[in-house]
Amino acid sequence: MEIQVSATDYSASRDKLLTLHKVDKVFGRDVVALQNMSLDICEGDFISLLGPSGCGKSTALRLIAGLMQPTNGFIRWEDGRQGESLSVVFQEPTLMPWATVEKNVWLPMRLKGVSFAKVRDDIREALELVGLAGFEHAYPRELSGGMKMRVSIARAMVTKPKLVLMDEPFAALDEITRFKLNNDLLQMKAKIDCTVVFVTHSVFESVFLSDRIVIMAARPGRVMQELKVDKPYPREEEFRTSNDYAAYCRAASQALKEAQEGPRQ
Ligand SMILES: Nc1ncnc2c1ncn2[C@@H]1O[C@H](COP(=O)(O)OP(=O)(O)OP(=O)(O)O)[C@@H](O)[C@H]1O
Repeated sequence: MEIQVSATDYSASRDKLLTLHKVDKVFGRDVVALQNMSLDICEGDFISLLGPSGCGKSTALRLIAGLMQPTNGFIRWEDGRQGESLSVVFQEPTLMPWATVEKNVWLPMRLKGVSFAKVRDDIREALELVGLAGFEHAYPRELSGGMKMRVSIARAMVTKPKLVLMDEPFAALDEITRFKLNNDLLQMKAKIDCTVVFVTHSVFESVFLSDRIVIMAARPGRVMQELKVDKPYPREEEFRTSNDYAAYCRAASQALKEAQEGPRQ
């Protein structure tokens, strides 16, 4: 198996969704969170942003979400409709404790003025998709950490967004729950046919989930390399225990190490 690691990205074969062009983000006078970040995000991509703490992963995500603007460079949506079909999932599920599961999932529709009755079926479908059928009337306090995250993902997916941005959504979960959610996330992505940009510290998670791993380094935050995980979906448990998976994990770890320390002599 040939593993491709490159300084360029692998976007050529799909339609472009959006482009980051030479993006810098500077906080205050001298905190350079991102420097010269260019990336084409294409329809159907599962991109992981992988890198150490402080390399600007969350900043990149917030820029893509339109929550803040680049200091230099630009972000361009190909259809010109920035953020119209975009959802964000954060590390904390951020559920409303006073509302039931189904009312939590309703939130993005409710903010657009859509009545609960009108989207009840969509909400049921989203909850089914995340494996929470039957928990519609439960309250967040009655759920485990993994289930709360499932609600948060259902809330992100209920609008059937084109792009889902996920900022370390599984970092606080135990390993088994994390594996389960990784599997389920791939199924959900396939079902709603979206594009995902996923921030993680975990080499293992990035290899299992992504078809493109963007490796970043800190001080200043920048893209160092991109690794293509050339394994078709659906990916099942066998992939996790395969030699190919181990080889990809080694390649990603090595690329990450080089991003921090410079190339092997
Ligand atoms: N609002 C802000 N004001 C000032 N500095 C900020 C702000 N947001 C981020 N930074 C700084 O920008 C740099 C990149 O932060 P960012 O949170 O994007 O990194 P990260 O790779 O997501 O880190 P982590 O993995 O720890 O979440 C850090 O040095 C951080 O302290």
